Formats: sequence, C-alpha cells, structure tokens
Amino acid sequence: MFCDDMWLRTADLMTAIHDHPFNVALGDGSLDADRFAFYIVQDARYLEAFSRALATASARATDLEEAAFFASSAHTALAAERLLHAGYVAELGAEATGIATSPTCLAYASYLQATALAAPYPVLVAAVLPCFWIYQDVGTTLLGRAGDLGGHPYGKWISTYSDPEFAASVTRAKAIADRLAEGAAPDTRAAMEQAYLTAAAYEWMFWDSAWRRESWPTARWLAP
Ligand SMILES: Cc1ncc(CO)c(N)n1
Repeated sequence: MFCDDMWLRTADLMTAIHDHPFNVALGDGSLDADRFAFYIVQDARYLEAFSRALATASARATDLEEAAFFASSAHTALAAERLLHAGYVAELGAEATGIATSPTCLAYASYLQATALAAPYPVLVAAVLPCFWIYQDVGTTLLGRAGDLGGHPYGKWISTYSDPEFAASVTRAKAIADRLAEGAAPDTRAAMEQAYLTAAAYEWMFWDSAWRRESWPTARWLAP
C-alpha cells in the first residue's frame, strides 16, 4: 500500500520532526513568542497556497466523492487560516506585517501550486497528503506530551491538529492516495512517491526555518 510504504520510508524523518527543537518547545509550551510569531505568519501564507492546491485537486478529481472531499478540505484550510492564524496574527498586530515570506515557505507554497497545475491528479494528491498526515501525527504527539491543554500557550494550535475531525480527513486523504496508487502506471506511482517525499521534506524544513527565523541571504541588498 502506498501510504504504508511512505510511512516506512519517512520513519527517520518523522523522528526528526518529533524531536525538532521547535516541536519539542511547542509541545511543552516553552517556545519563545518570536519564533512562534514567525511560524504563524509563514503558515498563514502557506495555508492560502495549500487551500488553492486543494481547490485545484477538487476541480481535477474524476470521482465526485473525492471532488467533494477536496473542496471541503480547501474550505477548512482557509477557515483554519482565518480562525487560528488571524487570531494569533491579530494578537501580534503590526509586528506580523513586517515579516518577509521565507525562502522555505515560498518554495513549499510554489511547489504545491506548480504540482496542482502541472502534475497528474494522483501526484497532486500525493503532494498534499503529508500536509494532512504529518500535522495530525505531530498534533496528537504534542497533545500526548502536553497532557492537559488548559493554560497551554499553544493549546489552540495543538487542539486544532489533534482534533478527531482532522483525523477523519487524514483517513480519507490516505484512502484516496492508496486507491490512486493502486491503479497508477509505474511512472505515475514513482512520481507519487517523489511528491510525497518532497512535501514531507518541506514539512521538516518549514519547522526548521521557523526555528532559525530564516531570512533571504539577499536581504541586506533588497528590502522585502
Ligand atoms: C506547513 C504546514 N503544513 C501542513 C499544515 C496543516 O494543514 C499547516 N498548517 N502548515
């Protein structure tokens, strides 16, 4: 099965994601506000691109159930952007507007949009799968580590991604990817694997870039 294969191939990467200092600190609540602010601003911009990629998946799906699932997920991603992000970003106020979109955020967002427009539909599905699955895995792991979210500074974030409703959407996305991989020609199946691995790599890079508060090496000559 495609998903089981991908989970095995990314076992080391998943360990690195769980153990990344950003996620350890997010889970125990010790993450400094500047790093979280940087992350949440990048993520709000990422979610807009992710939502557009999901809307494109809906438009390109041949199966109506899948079209409905991706349309609903596109809406949920934008709703998350509004609720979770607008909430946190509003608290940050003017500070947020001065943060340039990071190279990693732009690369990941651009990769999803290019895949949405130019790759076969099964490859697009494989590219968006880590966005669902890895976040749900991290959300539930952090919930387990935090135990009680009462008074947790990042409780809203953790509960969003450990929510059973989000888990149900992950199960659905995995089933779609497995079904498409099953019927795919070998070259499409190989492209699906590459897309999954690329997006999974970007997930690690996204947290790492927030931890480093990644900037453009050209920032000293070009104001964002
Ligand atoms: C970078 C990233 N990937 C996945 C999700 C979950 O949709 C998110 N909010 N941000």
